[in-house]
Amino acid sequence: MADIASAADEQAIEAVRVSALGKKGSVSEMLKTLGAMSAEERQLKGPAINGLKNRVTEALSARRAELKDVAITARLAAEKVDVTLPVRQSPAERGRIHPISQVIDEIAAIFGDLGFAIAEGPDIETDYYNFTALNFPEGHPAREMHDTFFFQPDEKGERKLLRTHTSPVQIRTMERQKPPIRIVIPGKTYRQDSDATHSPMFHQVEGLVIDRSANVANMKWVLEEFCKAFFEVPQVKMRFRPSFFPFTEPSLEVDIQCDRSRPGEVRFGEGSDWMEILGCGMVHPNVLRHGGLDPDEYQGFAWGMGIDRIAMLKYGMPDLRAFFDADVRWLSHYG
Ligand SMILES: CNC(=O)COc1cccc(Nc2cc(Cl)ccn2)c1
Repeated sequence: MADIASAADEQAIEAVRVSALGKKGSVSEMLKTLGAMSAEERQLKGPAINGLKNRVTEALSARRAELKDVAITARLAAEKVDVTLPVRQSPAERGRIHPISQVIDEIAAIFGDLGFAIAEGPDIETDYYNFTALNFPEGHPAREMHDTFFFQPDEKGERKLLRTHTSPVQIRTMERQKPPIRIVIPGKTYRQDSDATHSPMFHQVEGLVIDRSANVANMKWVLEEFCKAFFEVPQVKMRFRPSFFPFTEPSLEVDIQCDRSRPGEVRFGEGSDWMEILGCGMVHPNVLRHGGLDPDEYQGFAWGMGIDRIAMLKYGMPDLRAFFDADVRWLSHYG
């Protein structure tokens, strides 16, 4: 815009210069009359006419300079860059901790505050640690191919598998550590299952308490403290329903009170609906024995929960598969 204005101004100034100082300009015509004058007359009128010529020339260059300043000022305003604006995030800065990792860290921190240690173990397990030691009878459906990822038998004919839960780590810990034991085991688990709410690889957190007198009341308290902290509510109504797992007796499933009246939204600690969030129970004596412990001397409780589902609830996500699309735009919303 400034350029167009200055071109028009330039033409206007040039027109004034030509009309005054051009070949046929008004001032030029006056200067021509000097030649025909007498010396006295020229001496009298010469300075006045030359002065006029200089004033017109100065006025024109002053106006040119003024218009140039205006054009520059306008251009500076138009092209102004506010260097105090925050820098636009580069893609590298949009990286975030994955929501599932965030949830695992939160859960580990809550149990860490309750005096639990974090235990880890191999994802590739043996039949023994994944099933037998956990009191799964031979022929149990969970041992079938449709549920479990098996590897080809190794040179000793042993068939390794991808662990279907993180319980094997608890067996391994019992073998190595003298009670009291208080551990939580977050980790990847694998099942032959995949749809909107099931992924063949998913995440679980299990917990184990082994002592001389750990009982169901202790279990209820630990799980209640966890739920209040994780769902960030001062009180949480929990329902303990009888259930069955081969590795616990009695086995229970825990629901927490929630409000699902608003579509696509779940609120915890209120409402008249129930949401199952975990399973738990007293460790079966056979499992204690497989851990190398005497059931007459030690007892304990354990629990397990799926993280992906809880993270979906907490972050209000409709589809589990979004977790594994590695879409940074989506992931950067969380965290
Ligand atoms: C997603 N998980 C669920 O729904 C339920 O998981 C559970 C339930 C009860 C106990 C356990 N773990 C466990 C481990 C040992 Cl070594 C002994 C006894 N129990 C896991």
